[in-house]
Amino acid sequence: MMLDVQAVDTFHGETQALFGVSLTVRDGEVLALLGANGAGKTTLLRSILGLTRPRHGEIRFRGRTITANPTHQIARQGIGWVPDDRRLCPTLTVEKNLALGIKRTAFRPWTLGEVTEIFSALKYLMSRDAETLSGGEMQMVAIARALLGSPGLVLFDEPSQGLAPKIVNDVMAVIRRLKAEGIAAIVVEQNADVALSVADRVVVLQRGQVAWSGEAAELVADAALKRSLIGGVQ
Ligand SMILES: Nc1ncnc2c1ncn2[C@@H]1O[C@H](COP(=O)(O)OP(=O)(O)OP(=O)(O)O)[C@@H](O)[C@H]1O
Repeated sequence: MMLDVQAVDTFHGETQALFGVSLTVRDGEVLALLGANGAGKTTLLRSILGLTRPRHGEIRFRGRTITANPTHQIARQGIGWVPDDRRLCPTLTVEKNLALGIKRTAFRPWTLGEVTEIFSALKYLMSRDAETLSGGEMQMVAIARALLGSPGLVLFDEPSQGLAPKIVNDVMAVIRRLKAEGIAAIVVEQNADVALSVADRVVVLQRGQVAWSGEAAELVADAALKRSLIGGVQ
């Protein structure tokens, strides 16, 4: 098992955002995490990363409890993050931003050459300051940076947000490629169809609780179920 989240309660101050959330991600599996605005998707990713610590519950990564670990240690164990706001250092070049992401973990390391082979445009952007990039280019850098951290699991927060359809397809192709390499992913998406195009399994959050979990194919095949769970999302 790559990731095991058990009965997590997470609060923002006194406001509870997650109520007993449990989910698992198997090795090399893509899990779509769906739900309306405010359902708790980002809070769950932040809980896994140790950025917003759960008050109760347990999170295990490859069998080891990481619930109380500092974020840098969680990253070093092999959990990568592609945040919704990309979080690049705006006044540093693309090359420097990527260099900051390089880490060694127990998982397969990625070289800059391999990453630029996936995102060929990166080669021409290396000396640009990150703040001058388009949204799609920033997303490319954010994903490339996550790969250079040698992850076994990548948490994608709204990877399609603000991107042209062609770029969204490219990003989904990258997630499929990672999966083919045995890298697992959690994909948080407002656009359920985009997430369902790459996901093996789905967890739907509603008001901080798991409302449904199951195979992606089941949700794709059952339009009424899909509408009832995530109809209002798209
Ligand atoms: N920093 C914060 N302080 C207080 N409340 C917060 C904070 N961040 C999130 N919340 C609240 O926690 C709940 C879950 O928010 P979260 O951002 O996890 O939802 P989400 O499913 O990712 O939503 P969206 O799709 O809109 O990004 C919401 O009610 C939100 O208002």
